[in-house]
Amino acid sequence: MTLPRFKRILLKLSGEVLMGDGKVSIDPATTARVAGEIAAAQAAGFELCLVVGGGNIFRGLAAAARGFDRTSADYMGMLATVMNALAVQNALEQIGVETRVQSAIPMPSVCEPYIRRRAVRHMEKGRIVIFAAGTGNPFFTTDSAAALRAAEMGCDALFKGTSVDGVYDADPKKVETATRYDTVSFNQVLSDDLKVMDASAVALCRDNNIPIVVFNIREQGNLARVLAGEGTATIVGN
Ligand SMILES: Nc1ncnc2c1ncn2[C@@H]1O[C@H](COP(=O)(O)OP(=O)(O)OP(=O)(O)O)[C@@H](O)[C@H]1O
Ligand SMILES: O=c1ccn([C@@H]2O[C@H](COP(=O)(O)O)[C@@H](O)[C@H]2O)c(=O)[nH]1
Repeated sequence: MTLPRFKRILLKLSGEVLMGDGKVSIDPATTARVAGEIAAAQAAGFELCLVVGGGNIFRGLAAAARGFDRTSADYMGMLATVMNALAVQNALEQIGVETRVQSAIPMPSVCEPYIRRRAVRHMEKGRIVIFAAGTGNPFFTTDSAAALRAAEMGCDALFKGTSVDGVYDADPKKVETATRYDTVSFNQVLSDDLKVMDASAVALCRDNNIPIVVFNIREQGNLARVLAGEGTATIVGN
């Protein structure tokens, strides 16, 4: 895999990955392991900001399918991402990395509200900013929040750390013969309806020329490998 040179990166962390082997919603050892990899990436010279998903705790769409009101369920999902953001913040600060959590839904007793210029300033001071509560709007996901914040923060790329090692021509968890792409265009992801990320996130990255790198963050050491252009991943670009 040949990666262009990236400096400022938005890392979207899957909520589900924080579960580790799945016995608890937030597994401290897994969260600490991921935090260690993020700290190492920062030490290697990358400027990082994070969006954390909420799939380990609550997904609005799934809850709506079980009878919940969709908008209430989505707000619950956004609150779940705040819990995950605090868990990742805690793990990073335990190893001496300065962080700030900014929430798209203001909750000043818990963390800062999202203020773009303030987030930029934090990054200039070497802090890792963790964006919580998604976009603050129902009917979206944290993939869209990641694309939005990546554009706002002037990131060179969006890295989606998830539980699959790239984009396939079909969902690899459902289709055994699915084939992984090394590179694929935004338009193909959209026209083939490849569901690794939601369409609004893909379109926003396409329109702002922000490449998406999809990789498996469950595998130890993979963030560093992928950042070095060595690991297995798919680059989605124009
Ligand atoms: N064409 C495809 N290629 C790769 N993965 C796909 C594809 N279609 C569907 N998927 C699924 O997309 C999932 C990753 O995205 P998903 O939105 O479910 O999770 P996430 O964003 O990583 O995290 P979370 O919602 O837990 O925070 C994978 O688990 C995979 O099964
Ligand atoms: O902008 C957003 C972001 C998220 N949500 C809700 O939160 C959950 C959890 O996020 P995931 O991206 O699925 O991990 C999501 O299912 C939505 O219900 C939202 O409404 N708006």
